[in-house]
Order: sequence, then structure tokens, then C-alpha cells
Amino acid sequence: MSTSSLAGWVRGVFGHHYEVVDDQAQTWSCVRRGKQHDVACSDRVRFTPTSVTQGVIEEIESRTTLFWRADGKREKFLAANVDQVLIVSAGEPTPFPDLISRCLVAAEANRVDVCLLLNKTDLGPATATWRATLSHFESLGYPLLEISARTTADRLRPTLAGRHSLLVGQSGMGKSTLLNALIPEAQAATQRISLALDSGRHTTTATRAYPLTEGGWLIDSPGVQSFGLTYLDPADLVAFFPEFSPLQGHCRFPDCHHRQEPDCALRDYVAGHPLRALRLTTLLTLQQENAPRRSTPTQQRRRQPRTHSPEDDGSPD
Ligand SMILES: Nc1nc2c(ncn2[C@@H]2O[C@H](COP(=O)(O)OP(=O)(O)OP(=O)(O)O)[C@@H](O)[C@H]2O)c(=O)[nH]1
Ligand SMILES: [Zn+2]
Repeated sequence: MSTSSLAGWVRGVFGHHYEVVDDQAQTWSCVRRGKQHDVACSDRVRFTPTSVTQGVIEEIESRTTLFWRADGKREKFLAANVDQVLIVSAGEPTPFPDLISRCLVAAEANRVDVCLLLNKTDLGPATATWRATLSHFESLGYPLLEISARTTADRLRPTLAGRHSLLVGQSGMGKSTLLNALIPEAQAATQRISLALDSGRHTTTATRAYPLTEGGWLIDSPGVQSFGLTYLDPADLVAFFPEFSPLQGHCRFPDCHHRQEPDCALRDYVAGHPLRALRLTTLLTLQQENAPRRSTPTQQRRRQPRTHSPEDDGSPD
């Protein structure tokens, strides 16, 4: 490690370029040493300056949390060192409960708190239907907050104060609207980045952290359409569903797959409850997606992210 290296926080990830703010509040444009693409927004890093504004990231300090998704070889780090993930959804466009469940599993597996945000409460019937689904998630122990990003975004401020929060959600659910309502500077910052990089492409794939006036940081991430969790061992998945976890070991067959077997405790629990059944469908789908293929036992049990594969272009999906 060079003695001239500096420490800083990664406040923006734009493809494979990183905006790092050092402890003197100077902003640096950095790349990663070698071909590694393992830097996440909100990482604490050490970097070596290569010019008065540019640097090379040499080292990532250990993280308290890493919220990430993985679909086979493609891995996406959404953010590091966050205290909570805010899952934004609304009645329109069509929300996917499976995507919400997957975000919840990622939060459970990475030990990050979550808060469900029901946005666009100003929309009538569509909101009512979706509220029923989210209320089921709330009954499992996940806090639910209702807002309209257009008119009542401020309701969120007490939840954000002093914390490092990450916004995730499907495209079109209102993350940008919410961010701009809470942090008016955000829109200008996005435009500045777009101009600096001379490319609209990077802004849509950017993950960026913004300071909150009430203390803490709010991190905006690109909209997600899929949320793979292939880094989780299939045998561990049930533990990340708070309603199914206590039922483990209560099926007639110890090796029950919770599909066709008689006297399955999980199937009995969801019978006649469509919202419970949706959650079981997600669990079974994840078990199938994560089933060991032709890999070594070490690979099967891998729970730590490797670096992004070189073909990963930093795109949102
Ligand atoms: N009626 C209503 N519309 C909203 C609200 N919040 C956002 N919208 C609208 O929903 C649409 C999508 O909002 P965005 O903020 O761009 O959504 P996003 O989640 O950032 O989408 P991506 O950038 O694709 O990830 C826009 O037309 C917003 O004006 C709200 O509270 N009420
Ligand atoms: Zn079973």
C-alpha cells in the first residue's frame, strides 16, 4: 500500500467509475485497481491519487452489510454499509409480490432492516388492492409506511434521520420522485453527472448516495425487474421466511420438498390463503433456481460475493 493513499467513501457508482469523497470533503473520480469490479456504493475505500482529481481504488475496508443480488454469474452490489432498505412499491405499474419477497429475503440474509413503502396512495382502487398484499407482508413483521411521493414524502423523514438507507424497487414505482422530493439537490446532481460523463447511459445505471439534512444518507439504485439470489444455499432459504421458519421439521418427511408430499406443514399453513401461498411459491422458486448444478461443494455453499465477472457491463439488469 502506497503511503500517499487516501481514505474516502464511495458516494456514486457509474458503471465501473466511482465517485469517492475523501475525509477533507474533496471529490475524486476513481477506477478500481486491476479488473476487479467489487466496489459498492457506500463502501469505505483507500485509493491512490493519479492526478489532482482522479485515483485508483486499492482496498475496500470491511463492510457492516452488503445488499446484493446475483443471477448465476452476474452479480449486482446495490449498496454496502446500509442500515435499512426501503422497498418502494405502488398499485401502478403492476407490482410483483415475488420481487418484494426476494428483496425481503436478501435483507434477511444480509441482516439489514427493511421498511416497505406503499407509494402513490393518491391513486384510488389500484392502491387498495396492493395495500392488501403489503399488509400481509406487514403482518410478518416488516414495517409498512404509506406515502405519496408527490405530496407526503416528508412522512418518511423520521424513518431516515441519521441512518444509511437504500431505496430499491421496480421501475416506475416512484423512487426518483421520492428522492427529488426529499433531496431537491438530487435532480441537479443527476444532471451534473450526466453532463460530466457525456452519456445518458450512465445515469440510468447509477447508484448514488445523497446526504440528508436530518443526518444520514439516502442511496438511490436503478429500478429492478428481477432479483436473483443464487448465492443462497437452498437448504438455508426457509430460515429467511419468518412465517415458514418455525414450521421447519414439522412436515411428515424430514426431507420434504413442500411440493407434493402428504402432511406438509408448509402446504397446510398456506392452504386457503392466497397471500401465504404466494410466499411459498417464491420460496419454492428460489429453491429450484438455487439447486446445486454441476459445481463443487465449495461453490455450492459459497455465500460471499466474488468480484463481478468481466462481462458485467454495469447495466441495471
Ligand atoms: N399519482 C402519483 N404518481 C406518482 C407518485 N410518485 C411517482 N409518481 C409517478 O410515477 C411515475 C414514475 O415515477 P419515477 O419516480 O420516475 O419512478 P422510479 O421508481 O424512479 O422509476 P425508475 O427510474 O424507472 O426506477 C412518474 O410519472 C411519477 O410522476 C405519487 O405519489 N403519486
Ligand atoms: Zn413440507
